[in-house]
Amino acid sequence: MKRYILSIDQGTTSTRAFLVNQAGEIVAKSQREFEQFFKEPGWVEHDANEIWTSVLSCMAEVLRLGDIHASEIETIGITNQRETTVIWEKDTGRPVHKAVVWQSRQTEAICQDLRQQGFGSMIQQKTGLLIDPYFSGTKVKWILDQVDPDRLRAKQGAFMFGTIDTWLIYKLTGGKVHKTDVTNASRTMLFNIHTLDWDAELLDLFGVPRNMMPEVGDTSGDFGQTVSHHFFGYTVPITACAGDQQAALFGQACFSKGMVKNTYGTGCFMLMPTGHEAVHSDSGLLTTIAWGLDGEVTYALEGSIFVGGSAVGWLRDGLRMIDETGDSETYATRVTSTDGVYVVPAFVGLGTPYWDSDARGAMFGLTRGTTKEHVIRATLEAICYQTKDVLDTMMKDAGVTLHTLRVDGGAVKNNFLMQFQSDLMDAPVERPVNNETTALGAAYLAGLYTGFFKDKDTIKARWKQDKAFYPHMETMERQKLYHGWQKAVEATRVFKVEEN
Ligand SMILES: Nc1ncnc2c1ncn2[C@@H]1O[C@H](COP(=O)(O)OP(=O)(O)O)[C@@H](O)[C@H]1O
Ligand SMILES: O=P(O)(O)OC[C@H](O)CO
Repeated sequence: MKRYILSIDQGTTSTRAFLVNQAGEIVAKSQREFEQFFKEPGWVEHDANEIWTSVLSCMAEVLRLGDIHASEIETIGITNQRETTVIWEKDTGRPVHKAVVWQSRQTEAICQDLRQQGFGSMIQQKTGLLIDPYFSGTKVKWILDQVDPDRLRAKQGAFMFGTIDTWLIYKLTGGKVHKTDVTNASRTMLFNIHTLDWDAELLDLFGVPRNMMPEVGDTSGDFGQTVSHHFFGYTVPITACAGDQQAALFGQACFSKGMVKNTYGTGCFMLMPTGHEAVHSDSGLLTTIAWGLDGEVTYALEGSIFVGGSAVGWLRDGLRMIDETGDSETYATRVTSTDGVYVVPAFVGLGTPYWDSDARGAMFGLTRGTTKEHVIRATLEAICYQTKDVLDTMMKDAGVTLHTLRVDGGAVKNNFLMQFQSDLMDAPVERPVNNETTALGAAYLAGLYTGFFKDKDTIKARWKQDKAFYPHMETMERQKLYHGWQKAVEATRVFKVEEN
């Protein structure tokens, strides 16, 4: 009997596989970390073959841990770190270069050139994205420039391009399927989010022949079948493929405007569906695709905060103020306020709504009475202030009021963080029982296609609250604190990184 969905979550630092049952519960989980390559300052690369083998071993281990036979798997859902770019040879299946990761900044010069030539508004209009090394387009150009500068081999059809989902689907199906979904395509800067096709003008601008590009389908759909030798003698269908932040939005059952999810991981990613209309933002939000279901696309607005939970890692590893990230809560609650201290953790610049890549971190309001408790509390509060910056922008651009903020990611265990977030936004914050919303989202999307899950209402009913945090702060206090943050950000941005 088919009792489980295998959900594969291929993330930036680790690969994870989960078995999900019909009640939407995770019954087994396996995880593998893999190597990060930092060849030059600011570069981040992965070995696509190592990612592939990490997926194979997680799949095998999760079946063993769950004591489950492969014949019990109904279908597979794949979710992945987005934008990370792989190019491989059509003939051999061998990657031609290391995968260039979404965080990698090696295409900054290409981006600057594009900005200077005035392509910003055309690119934003077509793709919903802002020119930044974050997205795949300049990464594809950069890899091709290294291995085939004249595009002689590329034009003859020697290469295939894919984000991580496409690479894994290609490998799992024994090279038979070269396909992605609309959520992943919408992060490439080569995909027109209105016509839902690769854009000829953009392909031309980035020097990418169309023959390299995968087919694009619905998020919940047919992505082929695994070849049996990868799956213990069984062929299993793959019926979902989704970028990880979109999968988390789905896993949180945020299906309508006003329902927002924020993931507090290394960085923070906030998404809200906006329905069948793409909402344009002039304030630094990205317009992206939330999912494609039954031939229809739902759009989303997205805000990105580059430094979220990793600021707490900095307190632990950089400042050595705490031994464990969880200690941040204990220290933060030993004081009743930061006593006017603000930390602006712009370690790699500022994302939404500022998009200021030259800004660097700063601390304000120090006195002789400042203690490490104040600094720790101010660092946690900074995650919430940045979230408020993004949320306010999103509500304004979408013309809605917040209905629900659902949270997930490693840092949501921190009750102080969640309470301050609620106080600052003057709105409830809902934390689910199951924090693995990305894996759940991919399982739900895969199961909707095969009928394992009936419809979106069934999925809504599966969402269970662990704890809700309600606002207690006085309006005057909230306004005063937030005004201080705005002044701190403004002052931070005056101090620019020196050009070498
Ligand atoms: N109790 C905590 N309080 C604050 N931050 C935390 C806590 N536990 C973990 N974190 C932060 O959460 C992040 C890990 O979350 P995770 O969702 O696993 O991240 P990612 O998926 O980006 O690797 C780390 O940056 C860590 O510093
Ligand atoms: O792998 P994560 O969870 O760090 O997510 C990465 C995002 O998809 C980047 O856009």
